Amino acid sequence: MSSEVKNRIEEQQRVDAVIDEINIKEEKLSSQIAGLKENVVELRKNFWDDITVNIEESDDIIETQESIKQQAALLSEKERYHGKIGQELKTLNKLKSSPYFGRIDFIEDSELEKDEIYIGIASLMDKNEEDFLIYDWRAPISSLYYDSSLGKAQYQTINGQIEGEIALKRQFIIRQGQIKGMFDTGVTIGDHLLQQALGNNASTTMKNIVATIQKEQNKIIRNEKSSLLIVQGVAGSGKTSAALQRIAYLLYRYREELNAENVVLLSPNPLFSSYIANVLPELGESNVTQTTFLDFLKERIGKKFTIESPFEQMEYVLAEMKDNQDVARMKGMDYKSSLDFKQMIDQFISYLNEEAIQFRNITFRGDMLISKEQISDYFYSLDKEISISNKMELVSKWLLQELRQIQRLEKDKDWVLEEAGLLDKEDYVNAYYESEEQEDIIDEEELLRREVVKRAFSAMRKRLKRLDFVHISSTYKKLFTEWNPSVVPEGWQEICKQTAADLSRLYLTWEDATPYLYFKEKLLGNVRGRSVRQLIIDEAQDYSAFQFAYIREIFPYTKMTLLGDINQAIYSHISKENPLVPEAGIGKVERIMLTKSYRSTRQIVEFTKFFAPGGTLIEPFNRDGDKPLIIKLSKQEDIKERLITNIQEFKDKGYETIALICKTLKESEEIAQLLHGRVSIKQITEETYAFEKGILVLPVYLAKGIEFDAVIIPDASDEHFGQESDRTIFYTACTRAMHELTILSVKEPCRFIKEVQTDKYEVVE
Ligand SMILES: Nc1ncnc2c1ncn2[C@@H]1O[C@H](COP(=O)(O)OP(=O)(O)OP(=O)(O)O)[C@@H](O)[C@H]1O
Repeated sequence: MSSEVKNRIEEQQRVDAVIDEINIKEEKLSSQIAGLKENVVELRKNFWDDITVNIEESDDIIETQESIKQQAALLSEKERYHGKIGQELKTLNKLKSSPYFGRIDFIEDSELEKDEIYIGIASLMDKNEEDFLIYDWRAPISSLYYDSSLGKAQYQTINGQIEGEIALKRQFIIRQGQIKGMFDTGVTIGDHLLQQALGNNASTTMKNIVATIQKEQNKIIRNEKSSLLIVQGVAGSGKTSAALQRIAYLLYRYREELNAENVVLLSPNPLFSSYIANVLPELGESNVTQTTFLDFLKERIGKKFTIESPFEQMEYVLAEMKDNQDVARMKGMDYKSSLDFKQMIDQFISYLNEEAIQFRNITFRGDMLISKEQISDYFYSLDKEISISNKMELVSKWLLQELRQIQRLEKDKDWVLEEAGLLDKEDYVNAYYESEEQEDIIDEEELLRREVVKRAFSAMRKRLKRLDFVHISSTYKKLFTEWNPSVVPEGWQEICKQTAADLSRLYLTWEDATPYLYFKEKLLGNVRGRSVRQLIIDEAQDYSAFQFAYIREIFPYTKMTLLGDINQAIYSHISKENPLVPEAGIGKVERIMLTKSYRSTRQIVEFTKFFAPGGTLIEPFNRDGDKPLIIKLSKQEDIKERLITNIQEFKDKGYETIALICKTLKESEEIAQLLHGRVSIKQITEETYAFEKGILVLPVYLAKGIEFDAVIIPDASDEHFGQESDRTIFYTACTRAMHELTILSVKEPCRFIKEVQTDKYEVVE
């Protein structure tokens, strides 16, 4: 018997033994959980039986409350335990099918015997709870698997560095408890498994990469020191994958202090959120809060304003560039994305400390109670050294006090008695009991009057507490209508005119939304995201310097990871001062670059790198496919039939997700219309929250972060992608393809294709 066969038999025997252990554990836990379940049901059913309810004396009330609390605590403890066992059972179930994916034999320098370390998605102890049958991929020793080759190696623990030697490194593919593949490897993680993982068809949800994490990705995943980690990685280099593995790692590493609720992931759109939603549960972790920056802003700004989405802004920009009309808005976009504008707002706020804040009159039943002038006088009589937001709190306290006095006077008015007549019977009874309890004798009418006034003023009290007496939008508008800043950008007057008009109709453009919120929170104070301990921002290249500075201000104590690719900055007007660019002047940061692209075949990467700015740095992973195909058509009318043929060819090759990526939503609607009745096509819009396999048509900005088996660009003619600013859009579209890329062009193909060496693609005329 060859040693290879012998090894395989032995390894399968070990797999079988581990699965036996898992079965025993599973049985034990299942009987525990069944007992617990009964226990919880029983506890819930008899919740009140074990509590003696006595509310005669105040001491009794306290005792009753105490006993309810204890009972509730017992119940929630049991429920928590039940949940924990449920989670363990789920993990065991996953391990049963594929207990591990890697093995290293490590001989520590100070020891003679080798340790056989088997690595899987979670750890498993033997029945005596003494030895690890499986090590969690996040355990310190597991880093050897990702970082080191055979020979001398070391890993970090909290107690320092452990040195030794790796004598064996083995990879497994185990499915349904059977070893399907087994490879010994000298290098870090051999190409073999990765080739397999990358050669598959695209799926509608992202997969975890735990078995094949690459060394440079592992640096991102296990980075613990940096409070700001910035990852610039080329398209398909595994940024999103690494980000999700990193979250799983942090949740494990800091499991005592970090919960899923303390981690927030900002992603580009809801479709993307659903695309990646599976990864963490697959790794046995709960999903973290995922939101888009648009939703984040909407929640803080409130419903009063309509906020333009970044995609609407994008559509607008693309349309404008074509028609070249609205220069002012384009200039405004540039300026409002910059730190200069943030500085201008700060100066405006200093000016507001002296004068000009707009307040609202406080009226009640048509009468003026406190005028805006009175509020303004009070505000400006306060010490200038106190911050504006703190002064607002003082004004609120003062107003609430005034209101109390007004309330007292109001209660004797005639309308109060009339309204009292409308109170419910229950209110009367309550008033009666209350009057009995009062030491000073108050008659029932007095009590009813008090009740009516209290109710009538309650909404106003709430508004005053929320600082609603400040007219934020009209104060902000003054920045654009009355105030004279010392330094202004080119075209300022026109920018002012447009912004003031938008504010009047309660509309915030995407470029205005963050500055407005920044301003609002400077005046009213902001709710800092203290509970957020880790913030991960994917597609970070699409955030402007202003937006990022705002995020830094509201999360002052949060550790951040930014991942992006400056070559995919499709909102080109914000690429200056972009946080991903090293010169952007952010404080202490750690930067990691990923240059290897895993998504696309070598042929696609070699094609796209020609028009990626700084593309020489991009390295393809060694996976072969066909060269990209450029189809030159002589007239627009030919697009339809050509698309139908191409789609069919891709379907015949077995591809399941075929995406027609367009420049704009408008174009994608036209293509969907064109193919209607001939091809079953799904159109993806901003409102699409999950996608299915099939033939899809979508604008490039919605394809961000996602990948497809085959991509067709329906119109890459020079007329369509004719501006330098289209470069990143075109690059992003092409790099969504995993296996095949076909580009159609009517007449001349765009300038970017012309930059590519001609042997890197095939042409069909
Ligand atoms: N170590 C790895 N093992 C297996 N697959 C990997 C690995 N790294 C990346 N991939 C695969 O490569 C593809 C691209 O990864 P991912 O989407 O994370 O890249 P990205 O850098 O975020 O891309 P983009 O910026 O273009 O959206 C995915 O299919 C992912 O599963």
